[in-house]
Amino acid sequence: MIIGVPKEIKNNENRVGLTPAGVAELRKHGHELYVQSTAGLGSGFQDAEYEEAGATVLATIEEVYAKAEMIVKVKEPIAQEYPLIKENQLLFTYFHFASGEELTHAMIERKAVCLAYETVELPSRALPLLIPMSEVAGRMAPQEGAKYLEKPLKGRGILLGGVPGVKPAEVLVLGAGIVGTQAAKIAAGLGAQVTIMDISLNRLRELDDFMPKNVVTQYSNEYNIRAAIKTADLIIGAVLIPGAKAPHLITREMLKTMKPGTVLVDVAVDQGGCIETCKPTTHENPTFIIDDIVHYCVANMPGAVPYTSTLALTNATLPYAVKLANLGWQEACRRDEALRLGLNVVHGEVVYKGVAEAWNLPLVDVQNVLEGATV
Ligand SMILES: NC(=O)C1=CN([C@@H]2O[C@H](COP(=O)(O)OP(=O)(O)OC[C@H]3O[C@@H](n4cnc5c(N)ncnc54)[C@H](O)[C@@H]3O)[C@@H](O)[C@H]2O)C=CC1
Ligand SMILES: CC(=O)C(=O)O
Ligand SMILES: [Mg+2]
Repeated sequence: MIIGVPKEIKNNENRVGLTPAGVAELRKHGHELYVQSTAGLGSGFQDAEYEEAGATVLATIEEVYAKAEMIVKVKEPIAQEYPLIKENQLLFTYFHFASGEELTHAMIERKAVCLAYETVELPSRALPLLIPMSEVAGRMAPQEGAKYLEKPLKGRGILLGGVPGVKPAEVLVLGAGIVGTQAAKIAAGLGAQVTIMDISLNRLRELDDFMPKNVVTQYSNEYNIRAAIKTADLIIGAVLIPGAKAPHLITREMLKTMKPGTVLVDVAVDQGGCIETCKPTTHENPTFIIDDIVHYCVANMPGAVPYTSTLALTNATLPYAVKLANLGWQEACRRDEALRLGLNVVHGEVVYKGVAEAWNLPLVDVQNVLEGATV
């Protein structure tokens, strides 16, 4: 298969879809690789390393899209990439369609095959291609929160860990999955008093067994959330309903009950956010303020630590990329149910329920596109 790796063009996105090691692995399986010049630079990989691994380096993004049967990247295509996408081209990347109406329509119109990292799902319900970036974003969330709690950055001016004789900050984590667990662990390590909420009692039981004493678990419901946000200094949004829009657990009206200078880090922003007032921001301009509450809603948090994130992401994606390249997307998706669940939009049809529901579009059974597929 002919595989292309374009340079990411989202704001401050320094990750890349394949490392030189990934290129070498795909070459070993007989595939042809085209990498856009400087695509790996932000993650520490020079063009020459890709060439040594067996890729051809191309000067422009147009050439990469024009050559490739499969594009392997990190973030969703940006508007300027839409016209480059060809009918039947396989795009293997994050999409987060449920928070991108324009993107959804653009991919329908391009008749591409969109296999979304974030909805590839194992029978255990784990999301193997989201986990590594959720680990990164979860660990970053208290770090970013601590920063924006500083007074010059418009926060309350409280140190997460306190000092001897002064109480630590209170951190509330909504969602106890990958992001939430990592966030709670790091916030606790910094000395904060942490409450973590989820609707899964089993998950809360597990956390209760291994979290340090300064992390308490609480069932997630509106009553408990309303009480907890009144005293929290930092709130981290980490809920997910796979492939669907996130539920709004904190509404605009609830902001008024919080302390001025409270910081909200809504990691779930890429699925629309679990805080009603959250709108996607960029690393260049990460925060905005509503009702004296600092909102941090960067949709590609791991992009800021590409030396860690690119390796973590490609460790997980590469085996799937190899499978897709060796078998073609149709056969790979027929054989591997986890990959099949990654199919979101195929040849102009929406095949993922959460996306169809988000934008009120007809849902086509994924089996139909697999049976009907001739390429
Ligand atoms: N902004 C960014 O750069 C990044 C964002 N993310 C996003 O972070 C979000 C969380 O991802 P993961 O932790 O991997 O998901 P996960 O599936 O591991 O965890 C989500 C948790 O939310 C819980 N949940 C669902 N409804 C809830 C409710 N009403 N109250 C409390 N908990 C509830 C679920 O039970 C589950 O434990 C996703 O939207 C993901 O896309 C992930 C990585 C980077
Ligand atoms: C998961 C995701 O959206 C990211 O890593 O940017
Ligand atoms: Mg995201």
